[in-house]
Amino acid sequence: MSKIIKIGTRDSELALWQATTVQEKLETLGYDTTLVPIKSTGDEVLDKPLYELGITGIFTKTLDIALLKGQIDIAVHSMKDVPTQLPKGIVQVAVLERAISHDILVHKGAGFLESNSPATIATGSLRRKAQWLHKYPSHKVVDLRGNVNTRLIKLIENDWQGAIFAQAGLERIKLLPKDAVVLDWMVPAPAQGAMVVVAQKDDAFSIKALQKLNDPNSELGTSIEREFLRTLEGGCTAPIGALAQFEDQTVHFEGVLFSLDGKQRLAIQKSVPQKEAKGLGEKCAKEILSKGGDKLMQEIRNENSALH
Ligand SMILES: NCc1[nH]cc(CCC(=O)O)c1CC(=O)O
Repeated sequence: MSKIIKIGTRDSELALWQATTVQEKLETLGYDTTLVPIKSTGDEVLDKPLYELGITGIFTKTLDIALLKGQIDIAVHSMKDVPTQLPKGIVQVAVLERAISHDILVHKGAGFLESNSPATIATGSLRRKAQWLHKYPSHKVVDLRGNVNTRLIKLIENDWQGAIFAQAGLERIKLLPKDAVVLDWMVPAPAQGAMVVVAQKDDAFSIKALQKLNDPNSELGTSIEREFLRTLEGGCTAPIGALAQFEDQTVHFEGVLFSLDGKQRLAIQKSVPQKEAKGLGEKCAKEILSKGGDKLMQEIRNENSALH
């Protein structure tokens, strides 16, 4: 095929792995491609917690701009890093078959989980922090930023008992320690473990190529989770988890909203036939909002803006 599809990606090891996976799939289909690694603001600013930067989409913004300028034809993202509202002119084309969505604890000995001794856990995620403190109120949670590799090194260098990662990310770059503890009680980020490919809305050639990479179940599950997030958050970052899982023709959905300190927890669980799944995320979010989520989101907005 005549056109070469320029695949934009962040330049972390994980992002490059993900982009290469998309590249291989496109090449197998007979398309010519080239990788264009781009440094993103999210990777450069390492000294501030993400939520303090006050913008969503910090990891995706640089690639969005390159896409809109035509420097790249498509962009590959970890779907959980993509804001629920895509920029004008950019469309989601393919959600690849999703990997495991759980979070995982990397540690230096997991005995502290059973004992009552004090412990310090590192994570930059409000969602992980709130859920950890909810379960282990006597622990301390410290901020940890940077790409997966940087975070692993910081864990080794610091006097922390453990740090929390997405299992999928560590597996992809083959850095998952054998003794890591799967946190199956922690509700993952909406779309965690999923890769999404976006293109310009008028680029029929790239869109046609990418459509063949889409996995319908992964697309449906992540869309329910992101709809839950979109309905709750209204543009602010909050400790929100969501997971849609498929069993036969049924979708099991679980969504949670925590206070920043992890003390308050609002949760919802619903199972519906897959063909009735449309609107499930929004419906569950609205139930959370009416059960006190409205007030909790307002408190989170106030606390977040006090930090800026
Ligand atoms: N926020 C960074 C990020 N974005 C996607 C992944 C992992 C892969 C995935 O969830 O798809 C990670 C690392 C992590 O959370 O440990």
